[in-house]
Amino acid sequence: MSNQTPPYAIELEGISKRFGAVQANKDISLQVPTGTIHGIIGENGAGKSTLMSIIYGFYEADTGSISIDGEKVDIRNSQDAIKVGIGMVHQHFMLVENFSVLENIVLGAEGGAVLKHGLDAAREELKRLESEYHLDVDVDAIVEDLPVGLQQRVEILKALYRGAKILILDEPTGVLTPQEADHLFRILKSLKEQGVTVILITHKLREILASTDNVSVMRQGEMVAHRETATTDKEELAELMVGKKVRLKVNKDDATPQQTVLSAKDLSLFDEQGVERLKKVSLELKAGEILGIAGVSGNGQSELLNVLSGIATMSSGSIEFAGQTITPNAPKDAAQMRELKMAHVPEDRHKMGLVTGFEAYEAAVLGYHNSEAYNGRWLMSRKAMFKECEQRMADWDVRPPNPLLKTANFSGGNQQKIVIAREVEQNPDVLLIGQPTRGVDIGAIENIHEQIVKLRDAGKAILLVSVELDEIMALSDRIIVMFDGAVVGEVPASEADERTLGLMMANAWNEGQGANP
Ligand SMILES: Nc1ncnc2c1ncn2[C@@H]1O[C@H](COP(=O)(O)OP(=O)(O)OP(=O)(O)O)[C@@H](O)[C@H]1O
Repeated sequence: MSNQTPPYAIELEGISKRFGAVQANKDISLQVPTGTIHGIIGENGAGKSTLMSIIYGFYEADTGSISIDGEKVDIRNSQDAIKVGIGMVHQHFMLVENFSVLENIVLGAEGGAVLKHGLDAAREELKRLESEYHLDVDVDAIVEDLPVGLQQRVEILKALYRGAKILILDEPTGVLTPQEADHLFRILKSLKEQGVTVILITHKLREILASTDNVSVMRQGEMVAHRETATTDKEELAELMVGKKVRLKVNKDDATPQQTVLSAKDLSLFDEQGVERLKKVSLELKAGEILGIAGVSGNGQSELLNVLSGIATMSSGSIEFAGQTITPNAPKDAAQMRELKMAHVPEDRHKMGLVTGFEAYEAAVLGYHNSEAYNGRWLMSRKAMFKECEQRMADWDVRPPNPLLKTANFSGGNQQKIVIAREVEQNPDVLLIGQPTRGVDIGAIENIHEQIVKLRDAGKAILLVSVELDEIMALSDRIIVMFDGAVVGEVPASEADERTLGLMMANAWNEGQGANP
């Protein structure tokens, strides 16, 4: 290496990794300069998480090398990765929920430093890190009491406490509110200013353009392009990822809403602690329309989906659906709602949408396995399930199209496609759909959005919950805003803009009006 060029914070050369028939990473090279934010983008299944898992020592590469600050290193497990200064913030946090922040951070930290110097020293060090990087968290709080955005800060602190100089974040904003996401990007900026190198995996091109210095694009296991962020735009990046031009807007005509198919009146729900999570929510959903529910996550949208889909029983109120009146005294469970032709794509696919130990063909019929289509002798039904799964995988571009692969071994976005395909393909009268494109790449988003509009145009009713305002505005015909468990407003989509919705979501619409006439 020449004397003038400082070594890269991290450099990969010729990294390859195969899982059976799938070549997840193919001869990958990457150079990340110190103190920069480097974006990695690519379609679902392109191999981004695999590459990061190799850097962090979860997987060993079949071939290739990793250098840190110009020195080749051997990373065989995450302890090795931490030793050479790599930290990772996963999509699913790895915290002990009933421990305090402090306990989580010192848990298993290198060399028993805590035993040597005591908890007070650890507390001091955390204070220093918090103020240096805008990472305010109460170190004595119990992790499960913290909102997701703060739990993520704990993960970042944990990595920095272990001496991370390179921080990898895998889709960090998928579970964050817009405000939490803004704060995260401020944190990343101050990390960069202090010389920390950040690798950011995200499907949101707007985040890439706003926060990174450089961006690398993966497609089908290969690194296909590198760009200086300032020299590129959304359109070029989308095309590089997918290999063809992508329409970045939803194509849809005005809705022609028909009769009301679902009517909810004064739904209330108290949780186990007696907290009122839904406060007298009423809504009407019509055939042939997409009703969007906007709101900062945690304001009752999940509870509303759970009550409507029969997963939770309301505390008071009533629902009229398919000629039935559902009340707390006459509840229906999720299986009964499915029989009445209501389908539900839950917000959290890991907790509720999938059984990750199942093979894809089983996951593809989960909840509908008693249906006539799969009945018959066991072998016959397995064959029917298998055939249908193959067809769906082709229609929804699930990669790899292998019905025998365990659900856990599909990339996150492809798992989401399996769940949505299963629900949409039932041709339901009502589709409840939560965060439909979380973790999904730009090409697959286009397909999922098209399928939702197609269902609407076939006269079906769709209730859409999403924290992505862009998605709510692009798909909905009518928009309801929820705040603190209640409906605080409704606007026709044609009159909705980001500012109005944002203010309603913060329940500051009237003040906002006053402040900015
Ligand atoms: N443990 C495993 N066993 C078998 N195949 C795997 C395993 N892990 C990943 N794969 C496959 O490797 C390929 C790359 O997956 P990876 O998770 O790296 O993609 P990704 O780019 O992170 O996708 P996403 O954006 O959907 O998270 C996929 O085809 C996936 O199914």
